[in-house]
Amino acid sequence: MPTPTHPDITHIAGLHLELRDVTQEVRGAGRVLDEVSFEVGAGQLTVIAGSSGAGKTVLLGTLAGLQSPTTGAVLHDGAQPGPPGPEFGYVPQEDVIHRELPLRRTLEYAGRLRMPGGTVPARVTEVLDVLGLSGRADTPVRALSGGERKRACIAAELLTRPRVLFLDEPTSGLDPVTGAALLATLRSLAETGTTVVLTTHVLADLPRCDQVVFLSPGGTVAFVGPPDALLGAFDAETAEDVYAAVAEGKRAERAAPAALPDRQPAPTAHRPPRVGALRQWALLTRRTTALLVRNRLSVAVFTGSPVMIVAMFAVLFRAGAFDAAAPDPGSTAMIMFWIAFGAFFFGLTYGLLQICPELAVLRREWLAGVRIGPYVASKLTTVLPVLAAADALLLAVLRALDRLPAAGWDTYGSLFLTSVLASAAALALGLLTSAAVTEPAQATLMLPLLCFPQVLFSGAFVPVPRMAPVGQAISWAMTNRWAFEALGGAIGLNGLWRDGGSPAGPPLLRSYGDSFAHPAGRGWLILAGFAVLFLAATWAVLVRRCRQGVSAARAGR
Ligand SMILES: Nc1ncnc2c1ncn2[C@@H]1O[C@H](COP(=O)(O)OP(=O)(O)OP(=O)(O)O)[C@@H](O)[C@H]1O
Repeated sequence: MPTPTHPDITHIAGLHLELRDVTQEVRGAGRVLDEVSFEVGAGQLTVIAGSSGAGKTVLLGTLAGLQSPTTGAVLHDGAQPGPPGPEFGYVPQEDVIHRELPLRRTLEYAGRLRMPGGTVPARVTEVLDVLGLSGRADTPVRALSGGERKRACIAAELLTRPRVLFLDEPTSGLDPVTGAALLATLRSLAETGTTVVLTTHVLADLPRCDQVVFLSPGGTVAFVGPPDALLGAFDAETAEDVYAAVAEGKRAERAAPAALPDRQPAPTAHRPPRVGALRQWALLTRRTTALLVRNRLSVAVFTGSPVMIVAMFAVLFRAGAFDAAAPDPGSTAMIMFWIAFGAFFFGLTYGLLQICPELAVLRREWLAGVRIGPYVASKLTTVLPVLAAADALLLAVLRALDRLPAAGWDTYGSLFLTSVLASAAALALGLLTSAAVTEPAQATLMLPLLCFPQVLFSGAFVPVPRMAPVGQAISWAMTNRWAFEALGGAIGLNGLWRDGGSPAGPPLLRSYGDSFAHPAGRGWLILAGFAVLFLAATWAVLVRRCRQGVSAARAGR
Protein backbone atom coordinates (compact mmCIF):
# COMPACT_ATOMS: atom_id res chain seq x y z
CA MET A 1 0.00 0.00 0.00
CA PRO A 2 1.55 3.33 -1.01
CA THR A 3 2.00 6.15 1.47
CA PRO A 4 -1.44 7.70 1.83
CA THR A 5 -2.15 11.03 0.33
CA HIS A 6 -5.13 13.09 1.28
CA PRO A 7 -6.31 15.19 -1.60
CA ASP A 8 -9.58 15.90 0.14
CA ILE A 9 -8.41 18.40 2.74
CA THR A 10 -11.71 20.12 3.44
CA HIS A 11 -12.15 20.03 7.18
CA ILE A 12 -15.35 18.68 8.56
CA ALA A 13 -16.77 18.83 12.04
CA GLY A 14 -16.10 15.54 13.79
CA LEU A 15 -18.48 14.10 16.32
CA HIS A 16 -17.72 14.35 20.04
CA LEU A 17 -18.44 11.04 21.80
CA GLU A 18 -19.02 10.37 25.47
CA LEU A 19 -19.85 7.32 27.58
CA ARG A 20 -21.13 7.94 31.10
CA ASP A 21 -21.14 5.03 33.57
CA VAL A 22 -22.18 2.60 30.86
CA THR A 23 -22.92 -1.01 31.70
CA GLN A 24 -23.90 -3.36 28.95
CA GLU A 25 -25.53 -6.73 29.51
CA VAL A 26 -25.63 -9.21 26.65
CA ARG A 27 -28.07 -12.10 26.72
CA GLY A 28 -26.09 -15.29 27.24
CA ALA A 29 -22.93 -13.47 28.28
CA GLY A 30 -24.10 -11.41 31.28
CA ARG A 31 -22.42 -8.09 32.06
CA VAL A 32 -19.93 -7.37 29.30
CA LEU A 33 -19.21 -3.69 30.04
CA ASP A 34 -19.02 -2.43 33.61
CA GLU A 35 -19.27 1.26 34.54
CA VAL A 36 -17.39 2.48 31.48
CA SER A 37 -16.82 6.22 31.20
CA PHE A 38 -14.63 8.14 28.79
CA GLU A 39 -14.78 10.78 26.10
CA VAL A 40 -13.51 10.94 22.55
CA GLY A 41 -12.78 14.40 21.23
CA ALA A 42 -13.92 15.35 17.76
CA GLY A 43 -11.25 14.61 15.18
CA GLN A 44 -9.27 12.35 17.52
CA LEU A 45 -8.05 8.84 16.75
CA THR A 46 -8.93 6.43 19.57
CA VAL A 47 -7.92 2.80 19.84
CA ILE A 48 -9.80 0.32 22.01
CA ALA A 49 -7.47 -2.48 23.14
CA GLY A 50 -7.82 -5.43 25.47
CA SER A 51 -7.64 -9.18 25.51
CA SER A 52 -9.90 -11.36 23.38
CA GLY A 53 -13.45 -11.39 24.71
CA ALA A 54 -12.87 -8.31 26.87
CA GLY A 55 -15.79 -6.56 25.21
CA LYS A 56 -14.12 -4.35 22.60
CA THR A 57 -16.69 -5.02 19.86
CA VAL A 58 -19.57 -4.52 22.28
CA LEU A 59 -17.96 -1.27 23.46
CA LEU A 60 -17.51 -0.09 19.86
CA GLY A 61 -21.15 -0.85 19.03
CA THR A 62 -22.33 0.87 22.21
CA LEU A 63 -20.19 3.93 21.56
CA ALA A 64 -21.54 4.03 18.00
CA GLY A 65 -25.07 4.05 19.40
CA LEU A 66 -25.88 0.74 17.72
CA GLN A 67 -26.66 -0.97 21.03
CA SER A 68 -28.46 0.89 23.81
CA PRO A 69 -26.56 0.63 27.09
CA THR A 70 -28.27 -1.31 29.87
CA THR A 71 -27.52 1.58 32.22
CA GLY A 72 -25.64 4.84 31.75
CA ALA A 73 -25.60 7.17 28.80
CA VAL A 74 -24.04 7.40 25.36
CA LEU A 75 -23.81 10.93 24.01
CA HIS A 76 -22.94 12.15 20.53
CA ASP A 77 -22.23 15.88 20.59
CA GLY A 78 -23.89 15.88 24.01
CA ALA A 79 -27.16 14.31 22.85
CA GLN A 80 -28.61 10.84 22.29
CA PRO A 81 -27.28 9.25 19.08
CA GLY A 82 -29.53 10.28 16.21
CA PRO A 83 -31.13 8.16 13.51
CA PRO A 84 -28.89 6.50 10.91
CA GLY A 85 -27.41 8.58 8.14
CA PRO A 86 -24.46 9.06 5.83
CA GLU A 87 -22.45 11.12 8.35
CA PHE A 88 -21.88 7.94 10.36
CA GLY A 89 -19.40 5.28 9.24
CA TYR A 90 -19.13 1.78 10.69
CA VAL A 91 -16.88 -0.99 9.42
CA PRO A 92 -17.63 -4.33 11.13
CA GLN A 93 -15.27 -7.29 11.08
CA GLU A 94 -17.08 -8.98 8.19
CA ASP A 95 -17.11 -7.55 4.67
CA VAL A 96 -20.05 -5.28 3.97
CA ILE A 97 -19.72 -4.77 0.23
CA HIS A 98 -20.79 -6.99 -2.63
CA ARG A 99 -18.09 -9.12 -4.22
CA GLU A 100 -19.25 -9.57 -7.80
CA LEU A 101 -18.68 -6.15 -9.37
CA PRO A 102 -15.44 -4.28 -10.02
CA LEU A 103 -14.36 -2.15 -7.06
CA ARG A 104 -15.06 1.21 -8.69
CA ARG A 105 -18.61 0.22 -9.68
CA THR A 106 -19.26 -1.23 -6.26
CA LEU A 107 -18.22 2.02 -4.64
CA GLU A 108 -20.19 4.11 -7.11
CA TYR A 109 -23.38 2.25 -6.21
CA ALA A 110 -22.56 2.58 -2.50
CA GLY A 111 -22.02 6.32 -2.95
CA ARG A 112 -25.12 6.95 -5.07
CA LEU A 113 -27.30 5.14 -2.53
CA ARG A 114 -25.96 7.32 0.27
CA MET A 115 -25.65 10.77 -1.24
CA PRO A 116 -27.56 12.67 -3.89
CA GLY A 117 -25.81 14.65 -6.59
CA GLY A 118 -23.43 13.92 -9.41
CA THR A 119 -20.15 14.14 -7.50
CA VAL A 120 -19.96 10.41 -6.77
CA PRO A 121 -17.49 9.31 -9.51
CA ALA A 122 -15.02 12.05 -8.51
CA ARG A 123 -15.43 11.18 -4.86
CA VAL A 124 -14.83 7.49 -5.59
CA THR A 125 -11.60 8.38 -7.41
CA GLU A 126 -10.48 10.46 -4.42
CA VAL A 127 -11.27 7.77 -1.89
CA LEU A 128 -9.58 5.04 -3.96
CA ASP A 129 -6.51 7.27 -4.03
CA VAL A 130 -6.62 7.93 -0.28
CA LEU A 131 -6.77 4.21 0.45
CA GLY A 132 -4.14 3.22 -2.08
CA LEU A 133 -6.63 1.28 -4.18
CA SER A 134 -6.49 3.25 -7.44
CA GLY A 135 -4.64 0.43 -9.17
CA ARG A 136 -7.37 -2.05 -8.19
CA ALA A 137 -10.36 0.04 -9.31
CA ASP A 138 -11.33 -2.32 -12.12
CA THR A 139 -10.72 -5.55 -10.18
CA PRO A 140 -13.79 -7.47 -8.99
CA VAL A 141 -14.04 -7.18 -5.22
CA ARG A 142 -13.87 -10.96 -4.82
CA ALA A 143 -10.41 -10.94 -6.45
CA LEU A 144 -8.97 -8.43 -3.95
CA SER A 145 -6.74 -9.62 -1.12
CA GLY A 146 -8.15 -9.67 2.44
CA GLY A 147 -6.38 -6.43 3.29
CA GLU A 148 -7.54 -4.75 0.09
CA ARG A 149 -11.12 -5.85 0.75
CA LYS A 150 -10.93 -4.38 4.24
CA ARG A 151 -9.76 -1.09 2.73
CA ALA A 152 -12.54 -1.34 0.15
CA CYS A 153 -15.09 -1.57 2.99
CA ILE A 154 -13.50 1.49 4.59
CA ALA A 155 -13.59 3.26 1.21
CA ALA A 156 -17.36 2.76 1.03
CA GLU A 157 -17.69 4.47 4.40
CA LEU A 158 -15.45 7.39 3.47
CA LEU A 159 -17.47 8.33 0.38
CA THR A 160 -19.84 10.51 2.38
CA ARG A 161 -17.10 12.17 4.46
CA PRO A 162 -18.55 10.83 7.72
CA ARG A 163 -18.23 12.87 10.90
CA VAL A 164 -17.35 9.71 12.77
CA LEU A 165 -15.89 6.38 11.69
CA PHE A 166 -15.96 3.22 13.82
CA LEU A 167 -13.86 0.24 12.75
CA ASP A 168 -13.79 -3.23 14.30
CA GLU A 169 -10.27 -4.65 14.04
CA PRO A 170 -9.39 -3.05 10.69
CA THR A 171 -5.72 -4.03 10.97
CA SER A 172 -6.25 -7.70 11.88
CA GLY A 173 -4.71 -9.98 9.28
CA LEU A 174 -2.75 -7.19 7.58
CA ASP A 175 1.00 -7.33 7.19
CA PRO A 176 2.83 -4.74 9.37
CA VAL A 177 3.52 -2.34 6.49
CA THR A 178 -0.08 -2.40 5.21
CA GLY A 179 -1.41 -2.08 8.77
CA ALA A 180 0.83 0.92 9.43
CA ALA A 181 -0.25 2.55 6.18
CA LEU A 182 -3.92 2.01 7.05
CA LEU A 183 -3.38 3.57 10.46
CA ALA A 184 -1.64 6.51 8.77
CA THR A 185 -4.67 6.91 6.50
CA LEU A 186 -7.01 6.90 9.48
CA ARG A 187 -4.78 9.43 11.23
CA SER A 188 -4.86 11.79 8.27
CA LEU A 189 -8.63 11.34 8.18
CA ALA A 190 -8.81 12.34 11.85
CA GLU A 191 -6.62 15.34 11.12
CA THR A 192 -9.20 16.59 8.65
CA GLY A 193 -11.89 16.39 11.32
CA THR A 194 -13.42 12.89 11.35
CA THR A 195 -13.54 11.24 14.76
CA VAL A 196 -12.06 7.75 14.38
CA VAL A 197 -12.49 4.87 16.85
CA LEU A 198 -11.12 1.40 16.21
CA THR A 199 -10.62 -1.83 18.11
CA THR A 200 -7.37 -3.69 17.74
CA HIS A 201 -5.21 -6.61 18.78
CA VAL A 202 -2.19 -5.17 17.01
CA LEU A 203 0.31 -3.69 19.45
CA ALA A 204 1.84 -1.46 16.80
CA ASP A 205 -1.48 0.38 16.47
CA LEU A 206 -1.31 1.71 20.04
CA PRO A 207 1.44 4.34 19.71
CA ARG A 208 -0.10 5.63 16.45
CA CYS A 209 -3.29 6.93 18.03
CA ASP A 210 -4.25 9.96 20.12
CA GLN A 211 -5.96 8.00 22.86
CA VAL A 212 -5.94 4.39 24.11
CA VAL A 213 -8.89 2.82 25.92
CA PHE A 214 -7.68 -0.43 27.51
CA LEU A 215 -10.40 -2.85 28.58
CA SER A 216 -9.80 -5.46 31.25
CA PRO A 217 -11.40 -8.92 30.91
CA GLY A 218 -14.41 -8.01 33.08
CA GLY A 219 -15.33 -5.14 30.77
CA THR A 220 -14.02 -2.39 33.06
CA VAL A 221 -11.70 0.29 31.80
CA ALA A 222 -8.13 -0.39 32.92
CA PHE A 223 -6.68 2.68 31.24
CA VAL A 224 -7.75 5.72 29.27
CA GLY A 225 -5.17 8.16 28.06
CA PRO A 226 -2.55 9.03 25.49
CA PRO A 227 -0.45 6.11 24.28
CA ASP A 228 2.79 7.52 25.66
CA ALA A 229 1.34 7.31 29.19
CA LEU A 230 0.30 3.65 28.83
CA LEU A 231 3.54 1.92 29.87
CA GLY A 232 4.16 4.27 32.76
CA ALA A 233 0.66 3.78 34.12
CA PHE A 234 1.38 0.07 34.59
CA ASP A 235 5.11 0.31 35.36
CA ALA A 236 5.54 -1.79 32.25
CA GLU A 237 8.36 -1.93 29.74
CA THR A 238 6.38 -3.23 26.80
CA ALA A 239 2.77 -3.31 25.64
CA GLU A 240 2.81 -7.09 26.22
CA ASP A 241 3.53 -6.38 29.90
CA VAL A 242 0.46 -4.15 29.96
CA TYR A 243 -1.72 -7.00 28.63
CA ALA A 244 -0.30 -9.28 31.35
CA ALA A 245 -0.85 -6.69 34.09
CA VAL A 246 -4.42 -6.04 32.95
CA ALA A 247 -5.11 -9.80 32.82
CA GLU A 248 -4.03 -9.94 36.48
CA GLY A 249 -6.64 -7.32 37.29
CA LYS A 250 -4.38 -4.27 37.49
CA ARG A 251 -5.88 -0.90 36.60
CA ALA A 252 -4.24 2.43 36.07
CA GLU A 253 -5.17 5.19 38.46
CA ARG A 254 -8.42 6.67 37.26
CA ALA A 255 -7.53 10.16 38.29
CA ALA A 256 -7.57 9.81 34.57
CA PRO A 257 -6.17 12.29 32.13
CA ALA A 258 -8.54 14.92 30.90
CA ALA A 259 -10.32 13.97 27.71
CA LEU A 260 -8.55 15.12 24.61
CA PRO A 261 -10.12 18.29 23.34
CA ASP A 262 -12.03 18.44 20.11
CA ARG A 263 -9.62 19.03 17.26
CA GLN A 264 -11.69 21.99 16.24
CA PRO A 265 -14.87 23.50 17.63
CA ALA A 266 -17.78 21.60 16.14
CA PRO A 267 -20.19 23.90 14.37
CA THR A 268 -23.83 22.95 14.35
CA ALA A 269 -24.06 19.49 12.91
CA HIS A 270 -25.68 19.47 9.52
CA ARG A 271 -27.33 16.31 8.25
CA PRO A 272 -26.68 15.78 4.57
CA PRO A 273 -29.85 15.15 2.54
CA ARG A 274 -30.90 11.54 2.02
CA VAL A 275 -31.37 9.96 -1.39
CA GLY A 276 -35.09 9.73 -2.21
CA ALA A 277 -36.93 6.41 -2.08
CA LEU A 278 -37.62 6.36 -5.83
CA ARG A 279 -33.97 6.96 -6.69
CA GLN A 280 -32.89 4.29 -4.21
CA TRP A 281 -35.28 1.84 -5.85
CA ALA A 282 -33.90 2.63 -9.34
CA LEU A 283 -30.29 2.30 -8.15
CA LEU A 284 -30.96 -0.91 -6.25
CA THR A 285 -32.75 -2.40 -9.26
CA ARG A 286 -29.77 -1.61 -11.46
CA ARG A 287 -27.31 -2.96 -8.92
CA THR A 288 -29.27 -6.19 -8.31
CA THR A 289 -29.45 -6.75 -12.07
CA ALA A 290 -25.70 -6.18 -12.45
CA LEU A 291 -24.98 -8.50 -9.52
CA LEU A 292 -27.24 -11.24 -10.90
CA VAL A 293 -25.65 -11.12 -14.32
CA ARG A 294 -22.19 -11.39 -12.76
CA ASN A 295 -23.05 -14.23 -10.38
CA ARG A 296 -22.52 -17.60 -12.05
CA LEU A 297 -24.78 -19.46 -9.63
CA SER A 298 -27.70 -17.10 -10.21
CA VAL A 299 -27.22 -17.19 -13.98
CA ALA A 300 -27.20 -21.02 -13.80
CA VAL A 301 -30.39 -21.09 -11.70
CA PHE A 302 -32.14 -18.42 -13.76
CA THR A 303 -31.52 -20.08 -17.09
CA GLY A 304 -31.12 -23.70 -16.03
CA SER A 305 -34.34 -24.25 -14.11
CA PRO A 306 -36.78 -23.13 -16.86
CA VAL A 307 -34.89 -25.05 -19.52
CA MET A 308 -34.83 -28.17 -17.36
CA ILE A 309 -38.50 -27.98 -16.45
CA VAL A 310 -39.65 -27.24 -20.01
CA ALA A 311 -37.61 -30.21 -21.26
CA MET A 312 -39.12 -32.53 -18.63
CA PHE A 313 -42.67 -31.43 -19.47
CA ALA A 314 -42.01 -32.02 -23.15
CA VAL A 315 -41.01 -35.63 -22.61
CA LEU A 316 -43.56 -36.37 -19.87
CA PHE A 317 -46.86 -35.57 -21.58
CA ARG A 318 -48.25 -36.94 -24.85
CA ALA A 319 -49.45 -34.58 -27.57
CA GLY A 320 -53.18 -34.02 -28.14
CA ALA A 321 -54.49 -34.43 -24.58
CA PHE A 322 -56.84 -31.49 -25.20
CA ASP A 323 -58.26 -32.88 -28.47
CA ALA A 324 -62.01 -32.29 -27.95
CA ALA A 325 -62.97 -35.41 -29.93
CA ALA A 326 -60.80 -37.75 -27.84
CA PRO A 327 -59.36 -35.88 -24.86
CA ASP A 328 -57.25 -37.39 -22.10
CA PRO A 329 -58.90 -35.71 -19.05
CA GLY A 330 -56.39 -37.01 -16.48
CA SER A 331 -53.45 -35.59 -18.48
CA THR A 332 -55.19 -32.25 -19.02
CA ALA A 333 -55.51 -31.78 -15.25
CA MET A 334 -51.87 -32.79 -14.73
CA ILE A 335 -50.62 -30.43 -17.45
CA MET A 336 -52.45 -27.56 -15.77
CA PHE A 337 -51.08 -28.53 -12.37
CA TRP A 338 -47.47 -28.77 -13.54
CA ILE A 339 -47.69 -25.42 -15.31
CA ALA A 340 -48.89 -23.93 -12.01
CA PHE A 341 -46.16 -25.71 -10.11
CA GLY A 342 -43.50 -24.73 -12.66
CA ALA A 343 -44.45 -21.08 -12.22
CA PHE A 344 -44.32 -21.54 -8.44
CA PHE A 345 -40.97 -23.32 -8.57
CA PHE A 346 -39.36 -20.66 -10.78
CA GLY A 347 -40.52 -17.92 -8.43
CA LEU A 348 -39.46 -19.69 -5.26
CA THR A 349 -35.99 -20.71 -6.45
CA TYR A 350 -35.33 -17.25 -7.86
CA GLY A 351 -36.35 -15.64 -4.57
CA LEU A 352 -34.68 -17.92 -2.03
CA LEU A 353 -31.11 -16.72 -2.55
CA GLN A 354 -31.88 -13.07 -3.13
CA ILE A 355 -31.54 -11.61 0.37
CA CYS A 356 -29.73 -13.91 2.82
CA PRO A 357 -26.28 -13.71 1.18
CA GLU A 358 -26.31 -9.91 1.35
CA LEU A 359 -28.02 -9.29 4.68
CA ALA A 360 -24.83 -7.86 6.27
CA VAL A 361 -24.54 -5.40 3.38
CA LEU A 362 -28.20 -4.43 3.69
CA ARG A 363 -27.92 -3.87 7.44
CA ARG A 364 -24.94 -1.58 6.93
CA GLU A 365 -26.61 0.31 4.08
CA TRP A 366 -29.81 0.64 6.09
CA LEU A 367 -27.79 2.41 8.78
CA ALA A 368 -26.47 4.72 6.07
CA GLY A 369 -30.00 5.61 5.01
CA VAL A 370 -31.08 2.94 2.49
CA ARG A 371 -34.78 2.14 3.00
CA ILE A 372 -36.18 -1.37 3.13
CA GLY A 373 -39.25 -0.62 0.95
CA PRO A 374 -37.22 0.33 -2.15
CA TYR A 375 -34.89 -2.59 -1.46
CA VAL A 376 -37.72 -5.16 -1.48
CA ALA A 377 -39.34 -3.47 -4.49
CA SER A 378 -36.02 -3.62 -6.37
CA LYS A 379 -35.93 -7.40 -5.97
CA LEU A 380 -39.39 -7.65 -7.48
CA THR A 381 -38.60 -5.38 -10.40
CA THR A 382 -35.36 -7.18 -11.16
CA VAL A 383 -36.60 -10.74 -10.95
CA LEU A 384 -40.22 -10.56 -12.10
CA PRO A 385 -39.40 -9.84 -15.79
CA VAL A 386 -37.13 -12.90 -15.85
CA LEU A 387 -39.91 -14.97 -14.31
CA ALA A 388 -42.40 -13.68 -16.85
CA ALA A 389 -40.01 -14.72 -19.63
CA ALA A 390 -39.65 -18.21 -18.12
CA ASP A 391 -43.44 -18.56 -17.80
CA ALA A 392 -43.94 -17.40 -21.40
CA LEU A 393 -41.29 -19.88 -22.57
CA LEU A 394 -43.05 -22.71 -20.75
CA LEU A 395 -46.43 -21.92 -22.33
CA ALA A 396 -44.94 -21.34 -25.79
CA VAL A 397 -43.02 -24.63 -25.82
CA LEU A 398 -46.01 -26.63 -24.55
CA ARG A 399 -48.21 -25.06 -27.23
CA ALA A 400 -45.61 -25.63 -29.96
CA LEU A 401 -45.40 -29.32 -28.99
CA ASP A 402 -49.23 -29.64 -28.94
CA ARG A 403 -49.27 -30.30 -25.18
CA LEU A 404 -51.61 -27.30 -24.98
CA PRO A 405 -54.56 -26.75 -27.35
CA ALA A 406 -54.97 -24.17 -30.09
CA ALA A 407 -56.81 -21.27 -28.48
CA GLY A 408 -57.17 -17.51 -28.81
CA TRP A 409 -54.95 -14.79 -27.38
CA ASP A 410 -57.50 -14.19 -24.62
CA THR A 411 -57.04 -17.78 -23.37
CA TYR A 412 -53.26 -17.59 -23.58
CA GLY A 413 -53.27 -14.10 -22.08
CA SER A 414 -55.22 -15.51 -19.14
CA LEU A 415 -52.85 -18.50 -18.78
CA PHE A 416 -49.84 -16.17 -18.92
CA LEU A 417 -51.19 -13.69 -16.38
CA THR A 418 -52.08 -16.52 -13.99
CA SER A 419 -48.58 -17.99 -14.34
CA VAL A 420 -46.89 -14.63 -13.76
CA LEU A 421 -49.02 -13.94 -10.67
CA ALA A 422 -48.27 -17.45 -9.37
CA SER A 423 -44.56 -16.80 -9.93
CA ALA A 424 -44.82 -13.39 -8.26
CA ALA A 425 -46.49 -14.88 -5.16
CA ALA A 426 -43.83 -17.64 -5.04
CA LEU A 427 -41.06 -15.08 -5.53
CA ALA A 428 -42.45 -13.08 -2.62
CA LEU A 429 -42.56 -16.27 -0.52
CA GLY A 430 -38.93 -16.96 -1.51
CA LEU A 431 -37.92 -13.41 -0.55
CA LEU A 432 -39.69 -13.76 2.79
CA THR A 433 -37.85 -17.02 3.49
CA SER A 434 -34.57 -15.52 2.33
CA ALA A 435 -35.08 -12.58 4.69
CA ALA A 436 -35.89 -14.84 7.63
CA VAL A 437 -33.03 -17.38 7.44
CA THR A 438 -29.48 -16.68 8.51
CA GLU A 439 -27.49 -18.29 5.71
CA PRO A 440 -27.91 -19.59 2.14
CA ALA A 441 -27.68 -23.25 3.26
CA GLN A 442 -30.83 -22.77 5.36
CA ALA A 443 -32.61 -21.15 2.41
CA THR A 444 -31.75 -24.13 0.23
CA LEU A 445 -33.09 -26.52 2.87
CA MET A 446 -36.38 -24.63 2.85
CA LEU A 447 -36.96 -25.39 -0.84
CA PRO A 448 -38.42 -28.92 -0.40
CA LEU A 449 -40.25 -27.88 2.78
CA LEU A 450 -42.05 -25.13 0.90
CA CYS A 451 -42.69 -27.16 -2.25
CA PHE A 452 -44.11 -30.27 -0.64
CA PRO A 453 -47.36 -28.81 0.77
CA GLN A 454 -47.85 -26.83 -2.44
CA VAL A 455 -48.00 -30.15 -4.29
CA LEU A 456 -50.04 -32.08 -1.73
CA PHE A 457 -52.66 -29.45 -0.99
CA SER A 458 -53.01 -27.92 -4.44
CA GLY A 459 -56.14 -29.95 -5.13
CA ALA A 460 -54.64 -31.58 -8.21
CA PHE A 461 -53.88 -35.04 -6.84
CA VAL A 462 -56.58 -35.08 -4.20
CA PRO A 463 -59.35 -32.73 -5.43
CA VAL A 464 -60.29 -30.14 -2.81
CA PRO A 465 -63.88 -31.51 -2.40
CA ARG A 466 -62.34 -34.91 -1.55
CA MET A 467 -59.89 -33.60 1.06
CA ALA A 468 -60.34 -34.02 4.79
CA PRO A 469 -61.59 -30.78 6.40
CA VAL A 470 -58.13 -29.88 7.76
CA GLY A 471 -56.61 -30.49 4.33
CA GLN A 472 -59.25 -28.25 2.76
CA ALA A 473 -58.40 -25.52 5.25
CA ILE A 474 -54.67 -25.85 4.50
CA SER A 475 -55.34 -25.75 0.76
CA TRP A 476 -56.64 -22.18 1.18
CA ALA A 477 -53.11 -21.07 2.09
CA MET A 478 -51.52 -22.71 -0.97
CA THR A 479 -50.89 -20.33 -3.86
CA ASN A 480 -50.57 -23.37 -6.09
CA ARG A 481 -54.23 -24.28 -5.51
CA TRP A 482 -55.40 -20.90 -6.78
CA ALA A 483 -53.05 -20.97 -9.74
CA PHE A 484 -54.14 -24.50 -10.67
CA GLU A 485 -57.83 -23.62 -10.45
CA ALA A 486 -57.39 -20.38 -12.44
CA LEU A 487 -55.39 -22.17 -15.16
CA GLY A 488 -57.94 -25.00 -15.36
CA GLY A 489 -60.75 -22.46 -15.62
CA ALA A 490 -58.95 -20.44 -18.32
CA ILE A 491 -58.28 -23.46 -20.53
CA GLY A 492 -61.89 -24.67 -20.08
CA LEU A 493 -61.38 -28.03 -18.33
CA ASN A 494 -65.01 -28.19 -17.20
CA GLY A 495 -66.38 -27.92 -20.76
CA LEU A 496 -63.81 -30.35 -22.16
CA TRP A 497 -64.57 -32.97 -19.52
CA ARG A 498 -68.33 -32.52 -19.74
CA ASP A 499 -68.71 -32.29 -23.53
CA GLY A 500 -65.53 -33.93 -24.85
CA GLY A 501 -65.49 -37.42 -26.26
CA SER A 502 -64.00 -39.18 -23.25
CA PRO A 503 -66.02 -41.23 -20.76
CA ALA A 504 -63.40 -40.38 -18.11
CA GLY A 505 -64.44 -36.71 -18.28
CA PRO A 506 -67.77 -36.60 -16.38
CA PRO A 507 -66.55 -38.62 -13.32
CA LEU A 508 -63.47 -36.38 -13.11
CA LEU A 509 -65.75 -33.36 -13.27
CA ARG A 510 -67.73 -34.69 -10.32
CA SER A 511 -64.52 -35.25 -8.32
CA TYR A 512 -63.18 -31.75 -8.86
CA GLY A 513 -66.59 -30.17 -8.22
CA ASP A 514 -66.55 -26.42 -8.88
CA SER A 515 -62.73 -26.11 -8.76
CA PHE A 516 -62.57 -24.67 -12.31
CA ALA A 517 -65.92 -22.90 -12.35
CA HIS A 518 -64.78 -19.54 -10.96
CA PRO A 519 -63.91 -16.47 -13.00
CA ALA A 520 -60.16 -16.11 -13.60
CA GLY A 521 -60.25 -12.71 -11.87
CA ARG A 522 -60.86 -14.44 -8.53
CA GLY A 523 -57.63 -16.46 -8.83
CA TRP A 524 -55.68 -13.39 -9.96
CA LEU A 525 -56.91 -11.39 -7.01
CA ILE A 526 -56.00 -14.12 -4.54
CA LEU A 527 -52.54 -14.65 -6.05
CA ALA A 528 -51.85 -10.92 -6.11
CA GLY A 529 -53.06 -10.75 -2.49
CA PHE A 530 -50.60 -13.47 -1.47
CA ALA A 531 -47.78 -11.63 -3.27
CA VAL A 532 -48.58 -8.38 -1.46
CA LEU A 533 -48.89 -10.20 1.87
CA PHE A 534 -45.54 -11.99 1.50
CA LEU A 535 -43.80 -8.81 0.33
CA ALA A 536 -45.19 -6.88 3.30
CA ALA A 537 -44.01 -9.68 5.61
CA THR A 538 -40.56 -9.57 3.94
CA TRP A 539 -40.41 -5.84 4.59
CA ALA A 540 -41.42 -6.33 8.25
CA VAL A 541 -38.87 -9.12 8.81
CA LEU A 542 -36.08 -7.05 7.25
CA VAL A 543 -36.96 -3.96 9.27
CA ARG A 544 -36.89 -6.08 12.42
CA ARG A 545 -33.59 -7.72 11.50
CA CYS A 546 -31.97 -4.39 10.66
CA ARG A 547 -33.20 -2.87 13.90
CA GLN A 548 -32.19 -5.91 15.96
CA GLY A 549 -29.59 -4.89 18.48
CA VAL A 550 -29.70 -1.31 17.28
CA SER A 551 -30.67 1.24 19.87
CA ALA A 552 -34.11 2.78 19.52
CA ALA A 553 -32.77 6.24 18.69
CA ARG A 554 -30.40 4.94 16.02
CA ALA A 555 -33.16 2.82 14.54
CA GLY A 556 -35.26 5.94 14.09
CA ARG A 557 -37.98 4.80 16.46
N1 LIG B 1 -24.60 -11.51 20.49
C1 LIG B 1 -23.96 -12.06 21.52
N2 LIG B 1 -24.50 -13.12 22.16
C2 LIG B 1 -23.88 -13.69 23.22
N3 LIG B 1 -22.70 -13.25 23.70
C3 LIG B 1 -22.11 -12.22 23.11
C4 LIG B 1 -22.71 -11.56 21.99
N4 LIG B 1 -21.90 -10.54 21.61
C5 LIG B 1 -20.85 -10.57 22.46
N5 LIG B 1 -20.98 -11.56 23.35
C6 LIG B 1 -20.04 -11.91 24.43
O1 LIG B 1 -19.59 -10.69 25.00
C7 LIG B 1 -18.21 -10.79 25.31
C8 LIG B 1 -17.44 -9.67 24.64
O2 LIG B 1 -17.51 -9.89 23.23
P1 LIG B 1 -16.75 -8.95 22.21
O3 LIG B 1 -17.00 -9.48 20.85
O4 LIG B 1 -17.09 -7.54 22.46
O5 LIG B 1 -15.23 -9.20 22.62
P2 LIG B 1 -13.93 -8.66 21.91
O6 LIG B 1 -13.10 -8.02 22.96
O7 LIG B 1 -14.27 -7.80 20.75
O8 LIG B 1 -13.28 -10.02 21.44
P3 LIG B 1 -12.35 -10.31 20.17
O9 LIG B 1 -11.12 -9.49 20.36
O10 LIG B 1 -12.07 -11.76 20.28
O11 LIG B 1 -13.12 -9.93 18.94
C9 LIG B 1 -17.75 -12.16 24.90
O12 LIG B 1 -17.76 -12.99 26.03
C10 LIG B 1 -18.81 -12.60 23.91
O13 LIG B 1 -18.94 -13.99 23.95
